[in-house]
Amino acid sequence: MTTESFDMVIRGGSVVLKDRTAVMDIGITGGVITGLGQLKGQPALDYVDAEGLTVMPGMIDAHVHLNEPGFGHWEGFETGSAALAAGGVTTYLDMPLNGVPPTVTIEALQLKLAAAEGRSSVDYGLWGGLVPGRLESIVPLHEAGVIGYKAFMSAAGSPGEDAFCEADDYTLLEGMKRIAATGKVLALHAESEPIVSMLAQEMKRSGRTSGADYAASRPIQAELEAVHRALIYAGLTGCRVHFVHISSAEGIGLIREASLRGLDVTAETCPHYLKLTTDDLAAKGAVAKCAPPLRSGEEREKLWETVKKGWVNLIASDHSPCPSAMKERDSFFEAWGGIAGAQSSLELIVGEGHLKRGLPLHAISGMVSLAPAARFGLSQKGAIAPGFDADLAIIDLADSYVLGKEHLLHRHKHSPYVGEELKCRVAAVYVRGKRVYDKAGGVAAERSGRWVKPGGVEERGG
Ligand SMILES: NC(=O)NC(NC(N)=O)C(=O)[O-]
Ligand SMILES: [Zn+2]
Ligand SMILES: [Zn+2]
Repeated sequence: MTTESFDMVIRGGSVVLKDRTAVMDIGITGGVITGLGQLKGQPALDYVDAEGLTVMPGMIDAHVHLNEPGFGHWEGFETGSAALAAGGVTTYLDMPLNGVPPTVTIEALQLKLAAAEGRSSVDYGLWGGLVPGRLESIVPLHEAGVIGYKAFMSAAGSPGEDAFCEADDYTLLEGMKRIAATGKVLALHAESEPIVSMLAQEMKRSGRTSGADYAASRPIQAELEAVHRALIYAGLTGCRVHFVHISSAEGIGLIREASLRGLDVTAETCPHYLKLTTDDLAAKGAVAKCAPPLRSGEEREKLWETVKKGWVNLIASDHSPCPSAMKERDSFFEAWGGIAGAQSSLELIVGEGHLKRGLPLHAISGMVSLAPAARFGLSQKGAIAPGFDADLAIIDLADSYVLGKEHLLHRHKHSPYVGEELKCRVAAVYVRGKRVYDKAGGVAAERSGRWVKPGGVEERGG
Protein backbone atom coordinates (compact mmCIF):
# COMPACT_ATOMS: atom_id res chain seq x y z
CA MET A 1 0.00 0.00 0.00
CA THR A 2 1.43 3.42 -0.90
CA THR A 3 0.49 6.99 -0.21
CA GLU A 4 1.80 10.37 -1.34
CA SER A 5 3.11 11.57 1.99
CA PHE A 6 2.71 10.22 5.49
CA ASP A 7 2.34 12.30 8.62
CA MET A 8 4.79 9.92 10.22
CA VAL A 9 6.74 6.78 9.48
CA ILE A 10 7.91 4.47 12.25
CA ARG A 11 10.96 2.87 10.75
CA GLY A 12 12.51 -0.54 11.03
CA GLY A 13 10.82 -1.98 14.11
CA SER A 14 9.89 -5.63 14.61
CA VAL A 15 6.20 -5.23 13.98
CA VAL A 16 3.76 -7.61 15.63
CA LEU A 17 1.07 -8.52 13.09
CA LYS A 18 -1.92 -10.83 13.51
CA ASP A 19 0.00 -14.00 12.72
CA ARG A 20 3.72 -13.15 12.86
CA THR A 21 6.34 -10.57 13.70
CA ALA A 22 8.35 -8.96 10.88
CA VAL A 23 10.71 -6.01 10.47
CA MET A 24 8.92 -3.28 8.56
CA ASP A 25 7.94 0.38 8.48
CA ILE A 26 4.56 1.75 9.55
CA GLY A 27 3.16 4.78 7.71
CA ILE A 28 0.55 6.88 9.50
CA THR A 29 -1.77 9.53 8.07
CA GLY A 30 -4.55 11.28 9.97
CA GLY A 31 -4.04 8.98 12.96
CA VAL A 32 -4.63 5.87 10.88
CA ILE A 33 -2.20 3.26 9.59
CA THR A 34 -1.96 3.89 5.85
CA GLY A 35 1.23 2.08 4.93
CA LEU A 36 2.91 -1.08 6.07
CA GLY A 37 6.04 -2.67 4.66
CA GLN A 38 9.20 -1.24 3.13
CA LEU A 39 8.45 2.50 2.99
CA LYS A 40 11.98 3.77 2.40
CA GLY A 41 12.05 6.70 0.02
CA GLN A 42 8.44 7.64 0.67
CA PRO A 43 8.09 11.14 2.10
CA ALA A 44 6.85 11.78 5.62
CA LEU A 45 6.61 14.84 7.85
CA ASP A 46 8.12 12.96 10.76
CA TYR A 47 10.18 9.83 11.29
CA VAL A 48 10.57 7.64 14.35
CA ASP A 49 13.43 5.17 14.47
CA ALA A 50 12.29 1.85 15.94
CA GLU A 51 15.25 -0.29 14.88
CA GLY A 52 15.97 -2.94 17.48
CA LEU A 53 12.58 -2.32 19.12
CA THR A 54 9.30 -4.23 18.97
CA VAL A 55 6.14 -2.47 17.84
CA MET A 56 2.93 -4.01 19.17
CA PRO A 57 -0.65 -2.90 18.84
CA GLY A 58 -1.38 -0.89 21.99
CA MET A 59 -2.99 -3.00 24.71
CA ILE A 60 -6.76 -2.68 25.06
CA ASP A 61 -7.26 -3.14 28.78
CA ALA A 62 -10.84 -4.37 29.01
CA HIS A 63 -10.99 -4.31 32.81
CA VAL A 64 -10.04 -1.14 34.67
CA HIS A 65 -11.67 0.49 37.68
CA LEU A 66 -11.25 4.26 37.85
CA ASN A 67 -13.06 6.04 40.63
CA GLU A 68 -14.39 9.19 39.05
CA PRO A 69 -16.81 10.74 39.44
CA GLY A 70 -16.94 10.97 43.22
CA PHE A 71 -13.88 9.08 44.36
CA GLY A 72 -11.04 10.75 42.49
CA HIS A 73 -9.02 10.65 45.69
CA TRP A 74 -8.78 6.88 45.07
CA GLU A 75 -7.97 7.10 41.37
CA GLY A 76 -8.82 9.61 38.68
CA PHE A 77 -8.85 9.65 34.91
CA GLU A 78 -5.61 11.65 34.79
CA THR A 79 -3.52 9.43 37.05
CA GLY A 80 -5.13 6.16 36.02
CA SER A 81 -4.78 6.84 32.31
CA ALA A 82 -1.19 8.06 32.77
CA ALA A 83 -0.29 4.72 34.36
CA LEU A 84 -2.08 2.85 31.58
CA ALA A 85 -0.29 4.88 28.89
CA ALA A 86 3.09 4.20 30.50
CA GLY A 87 2.19 0.52 30.45
CA GLY A 88 1.51 0.44 26.72
CA VAL A 89 -2.28 0.64 26.95
CA THR A 90 -3.92 2.73 24.24
CA THR A 91 -7.58 2.04 25.11
CA TYR A 92 -9.14 0.96 28.40
CA LEU A 93 -12.66 -0.05 29.30
CA ASP A 94 -13.75 1.44 32.61
CA MET A 95 -15.84 -0.68 34.96
CA PRO A 96 -19.10 0.76 36.32
CA LEU A 97 -18.67 0.21 40.04
CA ASN A 98 -15.92 2.20 41.65
CA GLY A 99 -17.12 5.69 40.90
CA VAL A 100 -19.87 7.39 42.85
CA PRO A 101 -22.51 7.11 41.53
CA PRO A 102 -21.87 3.78 39.81
CA THR A 103 -22.61 3.71 36.09
CA VAL A 104 -26.04 2.09 36.29
CA THR A 105 -28.19 4.89 34.85
CA ILE A 106 -27.95 7.34 31.97
CA GLU A 107 -27.45 10.20 34.45
CA ALA A 108 -24.49 8.39 36.00
CA LEU A 109 -23.06 7.69 32.55
CA GLN A 110 -23.26 11.42 31.76
CA LEU A 111 -21.40 12.23 34.99
CA LYS A 112 -18.73 9.67 34.13
CA LEU A 113 -18.32 11.13 30.64
CA ALA A 114 -18.06 14.66 32.01
CA ALA A 115 -15.40 13.53 34.50
CA ALA A 116 -13.38 11.85 31.76
CA GLU A 117 -13.59 14.52 29.12
CA GLY A 118 -10.23 16.07 28.27
CA ARG A 119 -8.54 14.22 31.12
CA SER A 120 -7.56 10.86 29.69
CA SER A 121 -4.20 10.25 28.03
CA VAL A 122 -5.55 7.34 26.00
CA ASP A 123 -8.90 6.29 24.53
CA TYR A 124 -11.55 4.74 26.76
CA GLY A 125 -14.83 2.88 26.62
CA LEU A 126 -17.35 2.68 29.45
CA TRP A 127 -19.09 -0.35 30.90
CA GLY A 128 -22.59 -0.02 32.30
CA GLY A 129 -23.79 -2.05 35.28
CA LEU A 130 -26.46 -4.70 35.77
CA VAL A 131 -27.75 -4.42 39.34
CA PRO A 132 -31.06 -5.28 41.04
CA GLY A 133 -33.79 -2.72 40.41
CA ARG A 134 -32.11 -1.11 37.40
CA LEU A 135 -33.27 -3.35 34.59
CA GLU A 136 -34.95 -0.37 32.93
CA SER A 137 -31.53 1.21 32.35
CA ILE A 138 -30.28 -1.58 30.09
CA VAL A 139 -31.72 -0.27 26.83
CA PRO A 140 -30.92 3.44 27.37
CA LEU A 141 -27.34 2.58 28.37
CA HIS A 142 -27.05 0.44 25.25
CA GLU A 143 -28.30 3.27 23.07
CA ALA A 144 -25.90 5.71 24.73
CA GLY A 145 -22.95 3.51 23.74
CA VAL A 146 -21.77 1.47 26.70
CA ILE A 147 -19.36 -1.36 25.90
CA GLY A 148 -21.62 -3.84 27.67
CA TYR A 149 -22.73 -4.55 31.25
CA LYS A 150 -20.94 -5.76 34.34
CA ALA A 151 -22.60 -7.85 37.03
CA PHE A 152 -21.37 -9.54 40.19
CA MET A 153 -22.49 -12.97 41.37
CA SER A 154 -20.88 -12.37 44.78
CA ALA A 155 -20.86 -9.21 46.89
CA ALA A 156 -19.09 -6.37 45.11
CA GLY A 157 -16.77 -4.14 47.06
CA SER A 158 -17.58 -0.61 45.98
CA PRO A 159 -16.86 2.70 47.65
CA GLY A 160 -19.48 5.24 48.75
CA GLU A 161 -23.04 4.97 49.97
CA ASP A 162 -24.69 4.11 46.68
CA ALA A 163 -23.13 0.65 46.53
CA PHE A 164 -23.07 -1.56 43.47
CA CYS A 165 -25.05 -4.64 44.50
CA GLU A 166 -24.50 -8.15 43.27
CA ALA A 167 -27.14 -9.54 40.94
CA ASP A 168 -29.51 -12.08 42.48
CA ASP A 169 -30.43 -14.95 40.18
CA TYR A 170 -33.64 -13.29 39.04
CA THR A 171 -31.82 -10.07 38.10
CA LEU A 172 -29.18 -12.10 36.35
CA LEU A 173 -31.66 -14.10 34.28
CA GLU A 174 -33.98 -11.24 33.43
CA GLY A 175 -30.98 -8.95 32.82
CA MET A 176 -29.37 -11.50 30.53
CA LYS A 177 -32.57 -11.82 28.54
CA ARG A 178 -32.71 -8.06 28.06
CA ILE A 179 -29.00 -7.72 27.33
CA ALA A 180 -29.28 -10.49 24.73
CA ALA A 181 -31.78 -8.31 22.88
CA THR A 182 -29.25 -5.46 22.70
CA GLY A 183 -26.54 -7.75 21.29
CA LYS A 184 -24.05 -6.49 23.87
CA VAL A 185 -21.93 -8.54 26.27
CA LEU A 186 -22.46 -9.19 29.96
CA ALA A 187 -19.16 -9.20 31.87
CA LEU A 188 -19.49 -11.41 34.92
CA HIS A 189 -17.60 -11.60 38.17
CA ALA A 190 -18.19 -15.30 38.76
CA GLU A 191 -17.82 -16.39 42.38
CA SER A 192 -20.57 -18.08 44.35
CA GLU A 193 -21.87 -15.77 47.08
CA PRO A 194 -23.15 -18.60 49.33
CA ILE A 195 -19.81 -20.41 49.21
CA VAL A 196 -17.58 -17.39 49.79
CA SER A 197 -19.73 -15.78 52.48
CA MET A 198 -20.15 -19.04 54.41
CA LEU A 199 -16.42 -19.74 54.34
CA ALA A 200 -15.49 -16.15 55.20
CA GLN A 201 -17.79 -16.22 58.23
CA GLU A 202 -16.24 -19.48 59.37
CA MET A 203 -12.73 -18.05 59.08
CA LYS A 204 -13.56 -14.81 60.85
CA ARG A 205 -15.44 -16.58 63.67
CA SER A 206 -12.38 -18.66 64.43
CA GLY A 207 -10.00 -15.70 64.23
CA ARG A 208 -8.31 -16.88 61.06
CA THR A 209 -7.65 -13.66 59.15
CA SER A 210 -4.33 -14.14 57.32
CA GLY A 211 -3.82 -13.94 53.56
CA ALA A 212 -3.87 -17.73 53.33
CA ASP A 213 -7.17 -17.81 55.27
CA TYR A 214 -8.65 -15.23 52.94
CA ALA A 215 -7.55 -17.25 49.88
CA ALA A 216 -8.97 -20.45 51.39
CA SER A 217 -12.31 -18.70 51.91
CA ARG A 218 -12.67 -18.21 48.14
CA PRO A 219 -11.76 -21.62 46.70
CA ILE A 220 -11.75 -22.55 43.02
CA GLN A 221 -15.06 -24.38 43.58
CA ALA A 222 -16.71 -21.01 44.22
CA GLU A 223 -15.56 -19.89 40.78
CA LEU A 224 -16.64 -23.13 39.12
CA GLU A 225 -20.11 -23.12 40.69
CA ALA A 226 -20.77 -19.57 39.50
CA VAL A 227 -19.38 -20.24 36.01
CA HIS A 228 -21.56 -23.36 35.69
CA ARG A 229 -24.69 -21.50 36.72
CA ALA A 230 -23.96 -18.55 34.44
CA LEU A 231 -23.32 -20.86 31.49
CA ILE A 232 -26.72 -22.45 32.02
CA TYR A 233 -28.31 -18.98 32.14
CA ALA A 234 -26.42 -17.99 29.00
CA GLY A 235 -27.83 -21.06 27.25
CA LEU A 236 -31.34 -20.20 28.41
CA THR A 237 -31.24 -16.53 27.46
CA GLY A 238 -28.85 -16.39 24.51
CA CYS A 239 -26.87 -13.67 26.30
CA ARG A 240 -23.25 -13.16 25.25
CA VAL A 241 -21.17 -13.54 28.38
CA HIS A 242 -17.59 -12.52 29.12
CA PHE A 243 -16.18 -14.04 32.30
CA VAL A 244 -13.79 -11.57 33.89
CA HIS A 245 -10.70 -12.47 35.93
CA ILE A 246 -10.92 -16.27 35.80
CA SER A 247 -8.32 -17.57 38.22
CA SER A 248 -8.21 -21.30 37.47
CA ALA A 249 -7.42 -23.58 34.54
CA GLU A 250 -10.60 -25.52 35.32
CA GLY A 251 -12.69 -22.35 35.02
CA ILE A 252 -11.07 -21.53 31.67
CA GLY A 253 -11.77 -25.12 30.56
CA LEU A 254 -15.48 -24.90 31.39
CA ILE A 255 -15.87 -21.70 29.37
CA ARG A 256 -13.88 -23.10 26.48
CA GLU A 257 -16.10 -26.23 26.40
CA ALA A 258 -19.24 -24.12 26.43
CA SER A 259 -17.98 -22.01 23.55
CA LEU A 260 -17.25 -25.17 21.57
CA ARG A 261 -20.87 -26.20 22.22
CA GLY A 262 -21.94 -22.97 20.56
CA LEU A 263 -22.43 -20.54 23.43
CA ASP A 264 -21.12 -17.03 22.79
CA VAL A 265 -18.88 -16.89 25.85
CA THR A 266 -15.30 -15.74 26.46
CA ALA A 267 -12.80 -15.99 29.29
CA GLU A 268 -10.43 -13.38 30.69
CA THR A 269 -7.58 -13.85 33.09
CA CYS A 270 -5.26 -11.27 34.61
CA PRO A 271 -1.49 -10.81 34.88
CA HIS A 272 -1.62 -11.37 38.66
CA TYR A 273 -2.92 -14.93 38.31
CA LEU A 274 -0.12 -15.59 35.82
CA LYS A 275 2.66 -13.98 37.85
CA LEU A 276 1.83 -14.24 41.56
CA THR A 277 0.78 -17.06 43.89
CA THR A 278 -0.65 -17.51 47.37
CA ASP A 279 2.94 -17.29 48.67
CA ASP A 280 2.87 -13.62 47.68
CA LEU A 281 -0.04 -13.00 50.05
CA ALA A 282 2.29 -13.65 52.96
CA ALA A 283 5.32 -12.00 51.37
CA LYS A 284 3.67 -8.85 50.02
CA GLY A 285 0.55 -8.53 52.16
CA ALA A 286 -2.79 -7.11 51.09
CA VAL A 287 -1.39 -5.25 48.06
CA ALA A 288 -1.78 -8.70 46.52
CA LYS A 289 -5.36 -9.15 47.74
CA CYS A 290 -7.95 -9.58 45.03
CA ALA A 291 -11.08 -11.58 44.33
CA PRO A 292 -10.94 -14.32 43.20
CA PRO A 293 -7.71 -14.68 45.19
CA LEU A 294 -4.28 -15.67 43.96
CA ARG A 295 -3.82 -19.43 43.63
CA SER A 296 -0.97 -21.91 44.25
CA GLY A 297 2.13 -22.13 42.07
CA GLU A 298 0.80 -25.37 40.62
CA GLU A 299 -2.48 -23.71 39.65
CA ARG A 300 -0.59 -20.79 38.11
CA GLU A 301 1.32 -23.15 35.83
CA LYS A 302 -1.92 -24.94 34.87
CA LEU A 303 -3.34 -21.55 33.94
CA TRP A 304 -0.29 -20.85 31.75
CA GLU A 305 -0.96 -24.14 29.97
CA THR A 306 -4.44 -22.92 29.05
CA VAL A 307 -2.92 -19.68 27.78
CA LYS A 308 -0.47 -21.62 25.62
CA LYS A 309 -3.29 -23.74 24.20
CA GLY A 310 -5.14 -20.58 23.14
CA TRP A 311 -8.05 -21.18 25.52
CA VAL A 312 -7.78 -17.81 27.26
CA ASN A 313 -9.54 -15.26 25.10
CA LEU A 314 -8.14 -12.17 26.69
CA ILE A 315 -5.94 -10.78 29.43
CA ALA A 316 -6.81 -7.57 31.29
CA SER A 317 -5.35 -5.84 34.35
CA ASP A 318 -8.39 -5.55 36.66
CA HIS A 319 -6.69 -2.40 37.97
CA SER A 320 -8.62 -1.74 41.17
CA PRO A 321 -6.84 1.00 43.12
CA CYS A 322 -7.39 2.41 46.59
CA PRO A 323 -5.55 4.62 49.09
CA SER A 324 -2.55 2.66 50.41
CA ALA A 325 -3.87 2.82 53.99
CA MET A 326 -6.79 0.61 52.93
CA LYS A 327 -4.32 -2.18 52.28
CA GLU A 328 -2.88 -1.91 55.79
CA ARG A 329 -5.39 -3.70 58.01
CA ASP A 330 -4.82 -6.30 60.72
CA SER A 331 -7.32 -8.65 59.14
CA PHE A 332 -6.83 -9.56 55.49
CA PHE A 333 -10.61 -9.69 55.19
CA GLU A 334 -10.84 -5.98 56.02
CA ALA A 335 -8.28 -4.76 53.46
CA TRP A 336 -9.52 -3.45 50.09
CA GLY A 337 -9.73 -6.19 47.49
CA GLY A 338 -8.14 -5.16 44.24
CA ILE A 339 -4.75 -5.06 42.62
CA ALA A 340 -3.27 -1.83 41.30
CA GLY A 341 -1.62 -3.31 38.22
CA ALA A 342 -2.56 -0.97 35.36
CA GLN A 343 0.98 -0.02 34.49
CA SER A 344 2.60 -3.43 34.35
CA SER A 345 0.25 -5.74 32.39
CA LEU A 346 1.92 -5.67 29.00
CA GLU A 347 5.48 -5.74 30.37
CA LEU A 348 4.54 -8.67 32.60
CA ILE A 349 2.81 -10.71 29.93
CA VAL A 350 5.53 -10.11 27.35
CA GLY A 351 8.19 -10.88 29.97
CA GLU A 352 6.57 -13.96 31.48
CA GLY A 353 4.81 -15.21 28.36
CA HIS A 354 7.19 -14.43 25.51
CA LEU A 355 10.65 -13.98 27.01
CA LYS A 356 10.34 -16.66 29.71
CA ARG A 357 7.87 -19.20 28.27
CA GLY A 358 8.37 -18.74 24.52
CA LEU A 359 4.83 -17.71 23.59
CA PRO A 360 4.93 -15.84 20.26
CA LEU A 361 4.32 -12.11 20.47
CA HIS A 362 1.41 -12.26 18.04
CA ALA A 363 -0.34 -14.71 20.37
CA ILE A 364 0.09 -12.26 23.25
CA SER A 365 -1.09 -9.40 21.11
CA GLY A 366 -4.11 -11.49 20.18
CA MET A 367 -5.11 -11.73 23.85
CA VAL A 368 -4.36 -8.16 24.93
CA SER A 369 -5.33 -6.20 21.80
CA LEU A 370 -7.13 -8.02 19.02
CA ALA A 371 -9.51 -10.13 21.14
CA PRO A 372 -10.84 -7.26 23.29
CA ALA A 373 -11.32 -5.09 20.18
CA ALA A 374 -13.19 -7.87 18.39
CA ARG A 375 -15.21 -8.97 21.41
CA PHE A 376 -16.43 -5.49 22.28
CA GLY A 377 -16.91 -4.11 18.78
CA LEU A 378 -14.00 -1.66 18.55
CA SER A 379 -13.52 -2.29 14.87
CA GLN A 380 -10.86 0.42 14.36
CA LYS A 381 -8.61 -0.95 17.03
CA GLY A 382 -6.50 -3.89 18.13
CA ALA A 383 -4.20 -4.61 15.20
CA ILE A 384 -1.37 -3.14 13.15
CA ALA A 385 -2.96 -3.22 9.73
CA PRO A 386 -3.92 -0.65 7.09
CA GLY A 387 -7.10 1.22 8.04
CA PHE A 388 -6.69 0.64 11.80
CA ASP A 389 -6.06 3.42 14.30
CA ALA A 390 -2.34 3.98 14.81
CA ASP A 391 -2.46 2.81 18.44
CA LEU A 392 1.00 1.46 19.11
CA ALA A 393 3.21 0.36 21.98
CA ILE A 394 6.92 0.35 21.22
CA ILE A 395 8.68 -2.10 23.52
CA ASP A 396 12.35 -2.63 24.26
CA LEU A 397 12.71 -6.37 24.89
CA ALA A 398 16.26 -5.87 26.17
CA ASP A 399 15.40 -3.21 28.76
CA SER A 400 14.74 -5.11 31.97
CA TYR A 401 14.27 -3.18 35.21
CA VAL A 402 13.11 -3.60 38.76
CA LEU A 403 9.79 -1.83 39.30
CA GLY A 404 9.99 0.81 42.03
CA LYS A 405 7.31 3.02 43.55
CA GLU A 406 8.94 5.95 41.78
CA HIS A 407 7.93 4.48 38.41
CA LEU A 408 4.25 4.28 39.25
CA LEU A 409 2.03 6.95 37.74
CA HIS A 410 -1.28 5.91 39.27
CA ARG A 411 -2.50 7.86 42.23
CA HIS A 412 -1.50 5.65 45.15
CA LYS A 413 1.97 4.22 44.76
CA HIS A 414 1.43 0.61 45.69
CA SER A 415 1.48 -2.42 43.43
CA PRO A 416 2.26 -6.09 44.09
CA TYR A 417 4.84 -5.85 41.32
CA VAL A 418 7.04 -3.32 43.16
CA GLY A 419 10.38 -5.06 43.68
CA GLU A 420 9.76 -7.50 40.80
CA GLU A 421 12.01 -7.56 37.77
CA LEU A 422 10.13 -6.72 34.60
CA LYS A 423 11.97 -8.26 31.70
CA CYS A 424 11.10 -5.63 29.09
CA ARG A 425 9.98 -2.03 29.07
CA VAL A 426 7.58 0.18 27.18
CA ALA A 427 9.65 2.79 25.32
CA ALA A 428 6.93 4.86 23.64
CA VAL A 429 3.18 4.81 23.08
CA TYR A 430 1.06 6.34 20.31
CA VAL A 431 -2.69 6.81 20.24
CA ARG A 432 -4.13 7.56 16.80
CA GLY A 433 -0.63 8.54 15.72
CA LYS A 434 -0.01 10.95 18.61
CA ARG A 435 2.75 10.25 21.07
CA VAL A 436 1.15 10.01 24.50
CA TYR A 437 4.12 8.54 26.41
CA ASP A 438 7.81 7.95 26.10
CA LYS A 439 10.28 6.67 28.61
CA ALA A 440 12.43 9.82 28.63
CA GLY A 441 9.68 12.45 28.61
CA GLY A 442 6.91 10.62 30.48
CA VAL A 443 3.26 11.23 29.73
CA ALA A 444 2.40 13.97 27.20
CA ALA A 445 0.83 17.10 28.67
CA GLU A 446 -2.02 17.07 26.19
CA ARG A 447 -4.65 14.53 27.17
CA SER A 448 -6.26 13.63 23.92
CA GLY A 449 -7.98 10.36 24.83
CA ARG A 450 -11.46 9.97 23.36
CA TRP A 451 -14.54 8.01 24.30
CA VAL A 452 -14.90 4.96 22.08
CA LYS A 453 -18.23 3.28 21.55
CA PRO A 454 -18.82 -0.12 20.02
CA GLY A 455 -19.00 0.47 16.30
CA GLY A 456 -17.00 3.70 16.28
CA VAL A 457 -15.36 6.62 18.06
CA GLU A 458 -17.47 9.31 19.65
CA GLU A 459 -16.06 12.75 19.00
CA ARG A 460 -16.44 14.87 22.10
CA GLY A 461 -15.16 18.38 22.57
CA GLY A 462 -12.02 19.42 20.71
N1 LIG B 1 -14.60 -3.24 43.47
C1 LIG B 1 -13.63 -3.79 42.74
O1 LIG B 1 -12.80 -3.12 42.18
N2 LIG B 1 -13.62 -5.11 42.62
C2 LIG B 1 -12.61 -5.82 41.92
N3 LIG B 1 -11.81 -6.41 42.91
C3 LIG B 1 -11.01 -7.49 42.83
N4 LIG B 1 -10.88 -8.13 41.71
O2 LIG B 1 -10.43 -7.88 43.86
C4 LIG B 1 -13.30 -6.84 41.03
O3 LIG B 1 -13.15 -6.78 39.81
O4 LIG B 1 -13.99 -7.72 41.57
ZN1 LIG C 1 -14.63 -8.72 39.78
ZN1 LIG D 1 -12.54 -5.76 38.52
